[in-house]
Amino acid sequence: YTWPSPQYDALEALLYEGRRSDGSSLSSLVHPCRKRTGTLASVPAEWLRFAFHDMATHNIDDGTGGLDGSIVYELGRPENFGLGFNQTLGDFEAFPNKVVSRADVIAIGAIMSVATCGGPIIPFRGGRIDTWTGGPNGAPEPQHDLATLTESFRKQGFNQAEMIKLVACGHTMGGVRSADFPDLVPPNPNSVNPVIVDFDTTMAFDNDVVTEYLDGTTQNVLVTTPNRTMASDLRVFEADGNSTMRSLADANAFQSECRDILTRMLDTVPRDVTLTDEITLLPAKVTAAQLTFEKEQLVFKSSFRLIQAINATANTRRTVTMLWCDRYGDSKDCAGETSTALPVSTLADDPNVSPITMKLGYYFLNYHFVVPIDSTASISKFWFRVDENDGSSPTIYNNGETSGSGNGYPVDQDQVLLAPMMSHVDVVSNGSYTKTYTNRNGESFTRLYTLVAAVRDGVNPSRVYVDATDVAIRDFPFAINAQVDLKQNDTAHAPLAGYTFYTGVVEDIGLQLSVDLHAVASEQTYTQSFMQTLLLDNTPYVAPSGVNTTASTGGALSTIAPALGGSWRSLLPLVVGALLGMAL
Ligand code: HEM
Repeated sequence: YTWPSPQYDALEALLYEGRRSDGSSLSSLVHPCRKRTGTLASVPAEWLRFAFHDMATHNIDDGTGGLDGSIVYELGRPENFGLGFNQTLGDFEAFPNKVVSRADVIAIGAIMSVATCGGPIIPFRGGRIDTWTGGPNGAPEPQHDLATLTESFRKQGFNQAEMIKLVACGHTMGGVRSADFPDLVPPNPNSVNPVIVDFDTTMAFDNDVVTEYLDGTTQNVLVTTPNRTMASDLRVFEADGNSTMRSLADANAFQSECRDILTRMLDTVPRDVTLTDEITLLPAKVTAAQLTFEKEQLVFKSSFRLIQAINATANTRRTVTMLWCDRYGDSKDCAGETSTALPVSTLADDPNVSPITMKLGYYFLNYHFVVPIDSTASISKFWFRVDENDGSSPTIYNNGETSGSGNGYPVDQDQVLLAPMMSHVDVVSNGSYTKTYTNRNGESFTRLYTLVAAVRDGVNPSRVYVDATDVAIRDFPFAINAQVDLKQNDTAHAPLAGYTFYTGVVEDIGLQLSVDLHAVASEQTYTQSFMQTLLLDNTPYVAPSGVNTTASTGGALSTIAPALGGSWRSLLPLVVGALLGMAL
């Protein structure tokens, strides 16, 4: 892993921090092993079933289908029955973006579901590719006979023993609802909510579903129903004379067999999709690094994230320092001087941030930096020094190397820069803009993103434009891919610090717009890729700290600036709340 890697970075954050870059949390919808408000259904069970039904249309004979997000277009079918599916669709809606596919969100959701209820950690590989249409039928139904079920799983890529394991590992959570299968579970006429009969006596991801089946105490209606036609779990479980079920009677075997078979389930993708390597937890991670303008000032911002063992006390004396090199002038690439920002205080995440990270035994400590940048010197690369202040020598984090003079984290260009805090979004519902984007529920609202980009003097661009993408759209009727030109706008934003400002308006109806920003110059095109627009002028403002410079060749680095304090942590939830409030 070398920073930056937008896809790895975003997938890693969603899996291990459980949230998108503005703090909106996916994991908190499911963790800790939650029941849904209203129906009291198991959210993790709904999410796991959603993933299975998306995968179930895989056809091993021609390599089509699999975990590809097609489920969202297949919810009307008898095989994909039930409110749980629709509610799950709503849960996932806001999380896909240009580098995180809807199918990857479904896979991550399933992994969180299993882990938060006490199941194994299923390794996650990313890179699933979404389809934008429904596929053929394929999910098994309870009235199917054994031959049909066996053939259905064969087509998905699983033999008989694997079918038995997959069903047992799925049917350890959740149950059957009266609303969906009134013949199996009689409704309660006195309740608006469906009656749910769980597959086993616990909500947890454990092998009770197996042991209760084997000892004859099971409450699983797909086994016990007097209507033998609907007893699909009985047919499946006893297909090999119960031998596979007996092998799952050992609790540890159940966990490891389920990890393996669910890994295969989630990694079942169309033949032409290549998944990434496993997305592992980064022990030290740079996030939100950006050279930009805030309040008429060129600033460089970055956050640095370290893991902290839950069962150990965090070192309150630790200091983290950001260091960087100039891009131009006498000290170019730290030839003469290195700049430093003051060590910042520790801002800790809740250990519940993601069930995966919690199960691994960690939570996160974050260090946020904002420093002013003199545009004549600019910045070429940065890195971090972590000092425990306990007599041990500091650790340098230098993009893959922890000592010596590594490559640093690069600031790859300073020619064209998005300025989120100078940009803003208006939500309009007067219909005048909605000709372009009307969602399929007929709701006519549009978000107008007025984006501001700074272009460095000397670039003289023939064109400044964004490629705008949003895939987080209710019910996923289509993706928004728009190209919008930005025009020089000295009236709105006077030139400043060697930069001229360009503005343009992107229309969107989705929940997660990102842009690739380009400035086309005669020699080359400068690009800032995958710039997120989740906060814009709602970004909590933190005044830049002071800067100290030291001779690059040695000496203790003393510092002079005030720390940033806790303002980020206290502001972010408010901003996220405001954003979700306007998410219609
Ligand atoms: C023989 C194949 C299968 C059949 C016929 C089947 C059928 C069913 C039925 C009828 C329900 C009740 C749904 C409702 O009442 O809304 C259900 C629930 C569920 N199924 Fe399956 N299933 C099969 C395989 C699987 C597999 C392989 C998995 C995942 C690995 C899975 C995961 C689930 C989960 C988690 C639930 C509970 C959902 C909830 O409580 O909201 N199923 N299944």
